[in-house]
Amino acid sequence: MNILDKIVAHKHIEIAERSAMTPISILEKSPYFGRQTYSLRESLLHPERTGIIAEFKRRSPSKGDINTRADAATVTKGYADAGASGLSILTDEQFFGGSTADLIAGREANQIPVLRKDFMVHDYQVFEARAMGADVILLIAECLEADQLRSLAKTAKSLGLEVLMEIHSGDQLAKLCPEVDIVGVNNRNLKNFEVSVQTSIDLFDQIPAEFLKISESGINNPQTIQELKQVGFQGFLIGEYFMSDPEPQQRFAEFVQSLNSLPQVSF
Ligand SMILES: O=P(O)(O)OC[C@@H](O)[C@@H](O)c1c[nH]c2ccccc12
Repeated sequence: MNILDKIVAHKHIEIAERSAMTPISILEKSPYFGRQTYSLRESLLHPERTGIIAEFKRRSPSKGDINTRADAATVTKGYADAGASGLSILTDEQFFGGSTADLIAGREANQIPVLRKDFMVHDYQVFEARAMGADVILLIAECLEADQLRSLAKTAKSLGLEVLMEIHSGDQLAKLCPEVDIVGVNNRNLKNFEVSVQTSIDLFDQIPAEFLKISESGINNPQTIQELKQVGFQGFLIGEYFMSDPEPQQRFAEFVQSLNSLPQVSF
């Protein structure tokens, strides 16, 4: 079994436990459930923000411990203050050291869109995302059949959430559906952890024009953002480069400063 299969197998066990403990009828009573969500699409297009979705990630299967001590509220607020367009917060506990508590802390501290970063395979998790205060969910094409992906996307839309669909190869674009708001190209192969930004560059032209496009993973310098902007990407998801600093928000602020000092790219 590759790591992605292991994660998904564990998700099914987790969902059974969690839904037995907290049924959807209870999730719907969360104070966040009825809140007005923020649009990541709009925030990414906002001219005064950076287009960066800054991630809060404590650990990963590919890198092991990255930053286990960081405080989710402090870091995400620092990201938002320095110009992040959105926040990505890992909620998977087993493989990424994340938690519902981290997402709620990020929600409480900020007024920008929050992506629940997890492996979604069941409607229950979409309700959970809404109840935690998330604005966007991630659907990884590699983990889902086309009809399953569409059904999860429909649930998300019915709850006022946006949908980021993640692909790693051109054939996965066959799973696109109108309920998707943003397409993310993951530069990391989730089965063997190989990372290449070239993956984004190669796939850009195959993604239909109506979807906002972002590039995810392995980005560690502002020049790469410039390069990806030139290709046409409008968002950039970055985790490890920031989180590997004891003060991720500090490293993010410095990154934004050097990004702003580069010549502006016009479309
Ligand atoms: O830490 P990086 O290389 O900057 O990557 C961030 C993000 O793209 C990555 O964490 C990610 C992309 N898709 C995922 C799916 C599940 C878990 C994590 C991810």
